[in-house]
Amino acid sequence: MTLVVENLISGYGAVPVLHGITFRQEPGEIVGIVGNNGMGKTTLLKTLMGLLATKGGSTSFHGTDFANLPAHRRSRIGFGYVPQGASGFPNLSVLESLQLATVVGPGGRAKGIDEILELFPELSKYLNRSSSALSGGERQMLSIARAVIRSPKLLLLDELSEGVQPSIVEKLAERLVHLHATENIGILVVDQELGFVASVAKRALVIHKGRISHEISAERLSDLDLLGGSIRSSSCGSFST
Ligand SMILES: Nc1ncnc2c1ncn2[C@@H]1O[C@H](COP(=O)(O)OP(=O)(O)OP(=O)(O)O)[C@@H](O)[C@H]1O
Repeated sequence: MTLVVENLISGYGAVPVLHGITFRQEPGEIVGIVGNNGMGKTTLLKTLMGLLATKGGSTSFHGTDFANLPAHRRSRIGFGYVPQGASGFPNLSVLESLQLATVVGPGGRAKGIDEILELFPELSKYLNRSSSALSGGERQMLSIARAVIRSPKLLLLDELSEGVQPSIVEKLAERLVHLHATENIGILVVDQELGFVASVAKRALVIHKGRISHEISAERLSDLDLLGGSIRSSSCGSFST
């Protein structure tokens, strides 16, 4: 299912943040969104999920215009979302958290717990542990599993690697690649950790001051200089839709 974003404008109250974002993501594709702090990555995902209002432009998924759909309807059209710093339900066990995610509205379909544990075998070890007693990486694994239970067509992931040790970030990347291969899920991955983005996506879009400045291949991501408040890349092509 193709995601088409054209000239998307959004922000917080009267404060504009996205000034006209345009890109296209093909069905089952993994695309990275990278950029310096405060450039609008999280704002983009929140707007796509309906947590922030679209103030201009258009967004469609598999031909359905979703700009005016409320957030809960966006999961019905196939969006799954793991927000930055997702903490889940600290008072529930891992199993209870998964079970809660299987409760879907009319017409929705949830995977069974066995099916989800096949995709995320490491969670089997922690089923009875309180979610608050998980490490950062284990918590992220749980958050992804909870989103995947609803069989999304497109997963939006915000800063999964934040605060997670490098060896576990590698495991998260492996899990996403496996998920993509077995379930054919499209993934839009926002992350500051460029190595993580390069290990899951073939291409990334660079966001700068609320606009996509250019596109870069995964191989070239290590050339990207995100330091000093500016984005410079000597060797990537310009962005086109
Ligand atoms: N709730 C809010 N109210 C007003 N402005 C906000 C709010 N949240 C974020 N902003 C501003 O919107 C701009 C974009 O923020 P956003 O969180 O989208 O950036 P980001 O690229 O995801 O950055 P980071 O990598 O630091 O998470 C920033 O200038 C930020 O200060």
